[in-house]
Amino acid sequence: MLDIRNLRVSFPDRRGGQREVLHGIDLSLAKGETLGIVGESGSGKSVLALAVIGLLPRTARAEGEILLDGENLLALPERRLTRLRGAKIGMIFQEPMTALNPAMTAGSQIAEALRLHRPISRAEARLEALRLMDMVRIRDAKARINSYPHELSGGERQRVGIAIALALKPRLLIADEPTTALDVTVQAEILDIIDDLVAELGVGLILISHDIGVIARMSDRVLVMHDGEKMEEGGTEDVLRHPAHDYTKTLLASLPRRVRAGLEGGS
Ligand SMILES: Nc1ncnc2c1ncn2[C@@H]1O[C@H](COP(=O)(O)OP(=O)(O)OP(=O)(O)O)[C@@H](O)[C@H]1O
Repeated sequence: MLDIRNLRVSFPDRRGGQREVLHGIDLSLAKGETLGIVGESGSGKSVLALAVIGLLPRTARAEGEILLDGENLLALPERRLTRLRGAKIGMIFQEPMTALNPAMTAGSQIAEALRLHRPISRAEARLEALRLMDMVRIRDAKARINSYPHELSGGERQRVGIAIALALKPRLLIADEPTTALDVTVQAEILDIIDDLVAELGVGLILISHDIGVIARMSDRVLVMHDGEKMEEGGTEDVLRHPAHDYTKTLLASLPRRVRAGLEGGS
């Protein structure tokens, strides 16, 4: 479904040159599969996600190919990309408060996402928003639909973010550190929701995290990044049990011993 070939991204540097931050990444993702991308801060995880969804800053230069269902996103005109982005790719951001519009109720934001791509009536959009809010397990959705983001808890806001990402039944979902900003107890609930929805809807998921524990729990395959390069890629269990690269070993070693033992035991 998604095939990335030799993706290079660079930004202008202060001396008038270019600084390359992704040095030729290859990856592929099948329908319904979850690929975890792990790597330390600055390794290029977010730049990779933004390139796929077409939201790199204008100053960025991207080369290579990002093929979604055979269509190269890097070669598409802006308008076509905007349409495709909403229809085929959903994005879940790290900080739901900044991703949501503070001046609009949860329900209207979900409804707006729906109406942007499909000609449906206000009443239909509201009903569909309610259904999506139930799907992401927002308790008492009928009341919450009229709440503004600041009236919701962090976990509820992230659920609204997931509902928006799913509004258009995307083929591919990208979640960039979706639980980093949340309380640990809420983190597990949000991961469960994402996991269940991905299985139920058969969407492909790219899950970005600096937390190898989160990746281990959620991903079929894992890609380890360091300094804009792919260090290794493989089945999650294989990579965790037999890390090929020193950097992956360091990542694993940074986990508490008990967590590490659990991962290496394959649980
Ligand atoms: N708009 C930008 N302009 C210039 N350089 C940028 C820009 N965005 C990112 N970079 C650079 O690209 C590199 C990769 O950054 P990126 O945000 O992808 O890392 P990351 O792995 O997602 O880190 P984190 O886990 O901290 O979010 C970094 O060196 C960063 O400084």
